[in-house]
Amino acid sequence: MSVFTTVTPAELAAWLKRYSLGDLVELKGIAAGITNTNYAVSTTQGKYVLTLFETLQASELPFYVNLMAHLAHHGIACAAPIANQRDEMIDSLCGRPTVLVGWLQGEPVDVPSPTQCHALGAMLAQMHRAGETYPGHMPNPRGPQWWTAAASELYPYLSSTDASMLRNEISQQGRARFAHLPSGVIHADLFRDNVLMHGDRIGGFIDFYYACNDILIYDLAITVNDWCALPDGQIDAQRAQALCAGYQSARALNAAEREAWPLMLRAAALRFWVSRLWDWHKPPAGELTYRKDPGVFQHILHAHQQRGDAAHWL
Ligand SMILES: Nc1ncnc2c1ncn2[C@@H]1O[C@H](COP(=O)(O)OP(=O)(O)OP(=O)(O)O)[C@@H](O)[C@H]1O
Ligand SMILES: N[C@@H](CCO)C(=O)O
Repeated sequence: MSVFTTVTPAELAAWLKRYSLGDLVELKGIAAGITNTNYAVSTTQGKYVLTLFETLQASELPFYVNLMAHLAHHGIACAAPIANQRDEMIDSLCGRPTVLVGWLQGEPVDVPSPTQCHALGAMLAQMHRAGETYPGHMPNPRGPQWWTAAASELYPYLSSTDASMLRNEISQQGRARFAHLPSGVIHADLFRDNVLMHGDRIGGFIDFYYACNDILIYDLAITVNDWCALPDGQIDAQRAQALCAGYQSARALNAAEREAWPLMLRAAALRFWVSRLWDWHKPPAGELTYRKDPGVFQHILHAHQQRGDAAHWL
């Protein structure tokens, strides 16, 4: 499913001569993933993942690729790009920009344990700290301006109850002031399918293509909402406490962050409710899109609203 561009073993064997990675042993398409073409590549020297980008242009890649290299250099468990003999981490093959990264052990988990959540929180905080010295800058393309504009086109598709819930949340978020909170480089999409778990250890973070500069606890909130949500939208307190404790084992939260946290959990739910509504009601013409249930994030948002400022696992 996720091989949109076919690469033959002969093409790859010739292309690999641009790298210092030995000779091709095996090339296998990776079925998971929905945006890009991914291959598992084994050579006489090791195992790698080759991504052929189907939508991003080569000129859009340096922020993400340099970030992954920076984080890996700082010991963060994440996909580390490999440079070719011209010292370039971005190359091309079959008319697509490419990046080759080291193979990470592990696979995504569906229902994480508190121990795994703790490890995740600690790695996320370490990633935020390692990001402090990253020189690149990327505004969040999915921030309040985006969700306000997107929602204005979505209201006609929604029931009046859902539309007013969306409108109210956007307006409450608009009145909040977050500019004083610590910010930096965030992953911004650290869902379970973007983390390979190797038992209780983090095999690695993948898929940095929503990474940007934004408020650090917004990243923690995105992560809690996906890793700790129960089917009814409530949050599993044990998992959430473990994730937040893991985070704080590597980066302590200040008073302003604690105060903003309940609203930040709602902002993180809102962002994915809107993007899923968008993909649901306004899929781009001619593109293969995979619609995920927007209701999941509406329920998570509703549960956060009901909880108000009550205990939030920090
Ligand atoms: N460095 C890696 N090591 C091992 N496996 C990897 C690595 N990178 C990706 N994978 C595997 O490839 C699969 C697809 O990757 P990914 O989710 O990045 O696909 P995508 O299509 O590029 O992105 P998305 O699905 O988020 O749009 C992952 O689920 C994982 O199993
Ligand atoms: N993680 C997102 C999709 C990619 O941004 C979601 O589940 O809606």
